Amino acid sequence: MSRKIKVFVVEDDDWFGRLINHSISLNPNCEAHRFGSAQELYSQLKEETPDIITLDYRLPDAKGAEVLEKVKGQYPETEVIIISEQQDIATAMELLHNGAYDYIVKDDNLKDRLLLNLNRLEKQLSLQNRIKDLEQELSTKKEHNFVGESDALKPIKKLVEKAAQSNITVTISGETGTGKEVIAQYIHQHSKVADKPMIAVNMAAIPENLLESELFGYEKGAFTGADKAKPGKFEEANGGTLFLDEVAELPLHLQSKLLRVLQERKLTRLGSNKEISFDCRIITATHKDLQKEVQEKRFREDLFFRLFGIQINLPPLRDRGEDIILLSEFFVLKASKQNGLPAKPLAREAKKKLKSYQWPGNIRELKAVMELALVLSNGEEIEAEDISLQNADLLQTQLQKEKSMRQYEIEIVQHYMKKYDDNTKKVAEVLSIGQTTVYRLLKEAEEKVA
Ligand SMILES: Nc1ncnc2c1ncn2[C@@H]1O[C@H](COP(=O)(O)OP(=O)(O)OP(=O)(O)O)[C@@H](O)[C@H]1O
Repeated sequence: MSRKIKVFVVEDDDWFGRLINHSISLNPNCEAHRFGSAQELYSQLKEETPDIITLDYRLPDAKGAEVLEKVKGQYPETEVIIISEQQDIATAMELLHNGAYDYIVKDDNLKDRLLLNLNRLEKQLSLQNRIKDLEQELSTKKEHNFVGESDALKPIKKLVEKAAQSNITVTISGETGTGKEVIAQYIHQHSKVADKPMIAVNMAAIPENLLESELFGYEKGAFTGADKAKPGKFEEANGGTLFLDEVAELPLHLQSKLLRVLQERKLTRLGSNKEISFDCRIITATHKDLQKEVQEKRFREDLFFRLFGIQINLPPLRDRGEDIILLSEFFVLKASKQNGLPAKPLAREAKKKLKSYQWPGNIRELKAVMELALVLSNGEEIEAEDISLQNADLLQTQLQKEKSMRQYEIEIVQHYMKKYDDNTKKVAEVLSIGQTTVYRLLKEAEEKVA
């Protein structure tokens, strides 16, 4: 937590006031301000809201219970610790019931008990603040979902800004799942043509015999089944950005056609002689080493130079230091919103575990792991054991495809059914959903299998 925790000490007895102030000063992240009466407290509360108030139960001008009620009514986020001269279980219970954080008696344990409370509250406040910061971050990043502050990313960010400001061709390389498409989207969204479309085509995902017609379009009757004309991806991206993903997979005969089209800025649809001009920025990506592909004659050298432009080489996640944590928190927060689960911070051991793993599937793998971790975690924080890096089967399916929200819901319910021995009532309670929803999701899961 970057700013200090503000504690208002309301105590009319000078000796106890100094003792409490001193106890608070033992926690370097806290700062104490003394007030001798309820009135003094109220007038300061108009100026600023503290994180914590330690409140003497018997003040000269008010009873602790009244002050507590007033403070909690107006500043519900401020925690109030009652400090009383004597142990009175019934009063303590009532005060705790009315929102007091703790009830401490002025005895030999006062200092230790107070410090314990402060340490606990410090942790709680820092978690709350972290979640608020992340929420803020998420809302500002909604537009492009680009997360990363590491040193390894600094030169990349400069190149990305340059790319966004110009219209030059960009080639993005990096291991699978390092965020090549995310970078392409970022460049497009920050370019002058952001209001025009960005069309993505994955060369590895389209069967070779369909690739040419997908890219360049066709006229009616160009081949069997072409019962109406269709523009290709180049035309669809006109005015905007065309993202050619896995460009190294483009077969050699299409590489020469692509080169011609890029040189002339004109294309002809299959089954037509008419030239169509187009104007779009080209961004390509590959997880392969294009230079090596050229040396081994699998990629045309002239096309390689044509596409050269700005080269962005994304580092693997394992070389991105603190980004692993930033991204983890980002994915947890995102998944919590999507699944209606509470957002949770990462425990220290969980961070250690995340940072010591090699992440062969990079950010895509991290995203899947963190979504699962959120679902599996039961405590206030995501613990190391919630992060399953060994669960290859489950992870593998997560990596293969981005799942639908429905699928996640089903898996969450299935997980808890196993955990609570098929007790639907308990599962419904834990997930704060109706029992009928549990039954419906289980039925859907059965239908999927059948
Ligand atoms: N910087 C980032 N901030 C937030 N999310 C990211 C970031 N980079 C990648 N991701 C997420 O990680 C996943 C993989 O990213 P993306 O598809 O861009 O990777 P890729 O390098 O294009 O993968 P492939 O080589 O398999 O095509 C996506 O879910 C994406 O949203």
